[in-house]
Formats: sequence, structure tokens, C-alpha cells
Amino acid sequence: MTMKVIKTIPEMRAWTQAVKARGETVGFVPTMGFLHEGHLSLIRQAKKRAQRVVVSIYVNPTQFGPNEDFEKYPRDFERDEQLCKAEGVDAVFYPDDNEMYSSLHKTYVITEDLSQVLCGRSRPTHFRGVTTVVAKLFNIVQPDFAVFGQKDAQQAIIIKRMAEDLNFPVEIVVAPIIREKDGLAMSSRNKYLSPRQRKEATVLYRSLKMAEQEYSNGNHDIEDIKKKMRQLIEAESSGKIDYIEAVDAETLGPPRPGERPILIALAVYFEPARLIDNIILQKG
Ligand SMILES: Nc1ncnc2c1ncn2[C@@H]1O[C@H](COP(=O)(O)OP(=O)(O)OP(=O)(O)O)[C@@H](O)[C@H]1O
Ligand SMILES: CC(C)(CO)[C@@H](O)C(=O)[O-]
Ligand code: BAL
Repeated sequence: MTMKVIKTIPEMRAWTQAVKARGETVGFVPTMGFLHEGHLSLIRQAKKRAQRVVVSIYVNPTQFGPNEDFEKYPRDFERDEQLCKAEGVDAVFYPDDNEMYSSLHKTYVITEDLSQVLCGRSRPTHFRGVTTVVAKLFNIVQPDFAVFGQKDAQQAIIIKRMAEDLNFPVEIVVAPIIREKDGLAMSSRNKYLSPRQRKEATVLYRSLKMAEQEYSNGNHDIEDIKKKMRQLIEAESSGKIDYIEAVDAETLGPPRPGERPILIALAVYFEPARLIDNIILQKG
């Protein structure tokens, strides 16, 4: 089967219907394009689990705030198309804004509370845009399951909640974070980093590993761990910390050290980039 590039909703629906009519399963990887090894790892996970794989490439305007990088967000469809072909993707859904949002669009999907903490504090309308577009994509692609990256840990938790709350017949799979050799989590936005920022940004992963080490050595004082992370990041980089938080890894509520897994998540500005990363501390 040669890879199809599909730009319209009716064509995408018809494609999935034909695949399902043959008794085949459909795995789905939603992305904003400018693909890297992180995205490719999600595609490989999807290929392992389903007979057919759809990747969407769509830079969704509703998840960007008014002063964010929607216009500048890196785009290179031809390169993405080649990478998808090389991975054996069956269809790429590549709609434009008119296809996704008619001028009459008024409906948004909101996962309350979960969307207002961590990244939601500095990006108050971001997750509303994510859940809205993902709900639309699920209705358009109609996959059996969809794969998301743990790099966007809060997004993965919110999408799981949304799928369950709204009874989407879509299984949500979360795949591990893929990193550069020096530990920096892969991200399309790493492209914005100057050589100096790129070197400094390795401190993010080092701070997370330091937190993990502290915790496994028996330090369950979460405020102390966060303080040490902050000190390390400030000492070794010019990055401006947006947040360093420790929350329950499933509910995003208050952490319970020694009882339940804890998500340590951070966002740091290396202007114009805003980088995120995280680690899960097991019960310890
Ligand atoms: N390093 C990574 N490891 C695993 N999954 C990743 C990684 N980077 C992105 N993903 C996942 O790929 C999917 C698409 O993400 P997206 O297109 O926003 O890429 P991105 O590189 O995270 O971009 P951004 O710079 O906007 O954060 C999401 O589910 C995201 O969690
Ligand atoms: C899930 C997603 C493709 C929705 O636009 C986006 O938030 C992303 O790339 O993580
Ligand atoms: N992966 C998250 C996409 C965004 O920051 O808008």
C-alpha cells in the first residue's frame, strides 16, 4: 500500500472506513509536524500495535496563545512526508485551517482543573485548544488507538481523561520520552536554541536526574528537591524558570511521597523557546 496524503475530512473518514471494512485496525499519531525521532518512536509504537497507521500533521492555531509562536512554529511538510514514508506510515492527514475550523466554529472541549495547573498557568487556553483539536481528530480519523508522548505528560493525562469522560472508543497509549545523547528531550522547538542555549539546556534533564537520585536516596522533602533543582538550573544556565512542580503522576493533585508515583515537571524559557521536560519518581 503506498502512503496517501489526505487533506479533507470526508476523504479521511472514507479511508478509515475502507480499512476497517477489511477487518484491519487503525493506529493514530497526532503531531504538529517538523518530525524528529520522538515522533518517529510514536509511529513505531503504533505500527507494532495496528495494521494501519495514520499520522496527522497540523499546527493547531487554537492551542497557541496570542503572543505565542504559531506563525514561527517550524514547518517542513516535504521532509515530514519523506520521513513518514520511510517509517511505512499508511496515511498522512494534512488538513488546512479552513478544513479544521469553519468560520462558524464555536465549540470547545475543556477538561476542567487539569488544564489550569502546570503548563496551564502560563498557557491558560492551551489545553482547551489541544482537547478540542484532538476530539475533532478522533472523530475524523476514527482510530482504534492513538499514541502520545510522555514528554507532554500533562497533555497525555488530559487526553486520557477526555477520552474516558466523552466515551471515545479510542485507547490512549503513552510512549516514553526520546532524548538527544546528552539528555535533552527532543522537541521541534529545540530548533530555536542558539548554540549556547542548546548546551545550557542539558541542565534540565540533569536537574530531573538529580531529583530522582535525591528521592531514591530517601529524601522525601519535595520542597527541598524542587529548591535544589531550581538552584542547579539557575547556576548552570541563563534559562528563566516558568515552573518546577511535583504532583501526583496520575491525578496531577498533591504529591504523596512514598505512597504514589510523583511527576516532577518543569518548563523553562530559553527565549524564544519554552522547553518542557519531566520524570516520574516511583514510590521509592
Ligand atoms: N522527545 C519526545 N519523546 C517522545 N514523544 C515526543 C517527544 N517530543 C514530542 N513527542 C510527542 O509527539 C507528539 C506530537 O508532539 P509535537 O508535534 O508537539 O512535537 P514536539 O516536538 O513536542 O513539539 P513542541 O516543540 O511543540 O513541544 C506529542 O504526543 C508529543 O508528546
Ligand atoms: C496533540 C497535538 C498534535 C494537538 O495539536 C499537539 O498538542 C502535540 O503535537 O502534542
Ligand atoms: N506538544 C505541545 C504542543 C504545543 O506546545 O503547542
